[in-house]
Amino acid sequence: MSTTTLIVGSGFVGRAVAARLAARGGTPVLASRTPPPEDTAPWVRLDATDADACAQVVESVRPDRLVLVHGPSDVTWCEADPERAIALHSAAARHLTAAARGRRTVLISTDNVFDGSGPDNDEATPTAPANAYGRAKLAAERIVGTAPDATVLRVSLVYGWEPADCAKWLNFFAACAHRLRAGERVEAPHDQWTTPVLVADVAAVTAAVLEPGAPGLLHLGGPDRVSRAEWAAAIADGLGVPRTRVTPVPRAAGRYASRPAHTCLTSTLLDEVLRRHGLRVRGVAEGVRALLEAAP
Ligand SMILES: NC(=O)C1=CN([C@@H]2O[C@H](COP(=O)(O)OP(=O)(O)OC[C@H]3O[C@@H](n4cnc5c(N)ncnc54)[C@H](OP(=O)(O)O)[C@@H]3O)[C@@H](O)[C@H]2O)C=CC1
Ligand SMILES: Cc1cn([C@H]2C[C@H](O)[C@@H](COP(=O)(O)OP(=O)(O)O[C@H]3O[C@@H](C)C(=O)[C@@H](O)[C@H]3O)O2)c(=O)[nH]c1=O
Repeated sequence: MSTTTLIVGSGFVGRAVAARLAARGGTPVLASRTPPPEDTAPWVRLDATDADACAQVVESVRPDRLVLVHGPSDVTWCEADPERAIALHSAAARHLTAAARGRRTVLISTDNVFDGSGPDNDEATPTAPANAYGRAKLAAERIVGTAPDATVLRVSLVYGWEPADCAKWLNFFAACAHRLRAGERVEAPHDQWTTPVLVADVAAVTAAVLEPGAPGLLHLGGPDRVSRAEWAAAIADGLGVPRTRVTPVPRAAGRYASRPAHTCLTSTLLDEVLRRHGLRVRGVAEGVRALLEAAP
């Protein structure tokens, strides 16, 4: 019988997880406050900060397991109202953990739980969030981590196509690719380092850790450690536009001041998970090639 997965958050990452599970014969159900723009999977309305609504949705969907991949995900928004960001993530984590009643749960968390002193962060690196978004996600991790069968999957900068006219803040790849294609210039920090991961690879690893036997905490970073300026240059290379269209700027000069400098994710556990499930995480050049072959 098909396994039903309730995916709370029907945004960029949530929809990719739904597509992966559906492609493998599963039954994903997306949940969020407003309907997703595409018809990826069945959808139910849910405000995860409402305890009764969480209980009712779990009662009606009857999922075998849950993926928590909801917002707020806008780092700048969280920084403007830190208490609200922390309260929203904490409430959702509490209500969904209670509603799950011991069902297997995967929380997608972030590299922003680290202070950025780096250079690399594995599962044993002490957390020390440098911004409100990181504090909010760490609060959620601590709540979900108390559940009997939960995995916290920390992911570094996710990338993939999102439409240029999408109402939300675009991921870095999509923002850069749309601008470079339109002949515009891109300014990107040379002092902000991450390990970007293709959204399809995030979805594949999420599906893998939904299976029994996954570690309770797992880091997922791509194999390449790049500054935003290098990342933008790799996107320019893929598009065949000159790298001179990318201007490296200091992180603190613009809206990136609340972003930690080094949030590269490394792992002592990921290789074993990938091996067990026959998966591979692509580097940025291969990821960009794959996206351009499937360009919208
Ligand atoms: N993108 C990235 O690079 C990374 C993302 N993550 C984590 O993954 C998660 C998703 O990221 P991403 O897909 O990029 O974000 P998006 O902003 O694309 O999607 C967020 C989704 O959450 C929903 N949502 C927000 N608030 C609530 C709520 N109260 N109840 C139910 N649903 C809600 C939104 O819909 P609506 O507003 O209609 O409810 C939307 O569907 C976030 O938790 C983020 O922390 C972690 C690491 C990296
Ligand atoms: C670098 C750069 C980005 N941008 C745009 C691209 C994008 O739409 C927006 C924010 O870019 P960032 O990718 O830096 O967003 P940021 O919010 O820092 O990214 C984070 O997202 C959260 C959810 C996470 O958990 C982190 O892992 C990380 O991926 O700013 C510019 O307009 N100009 C620029 O020079």
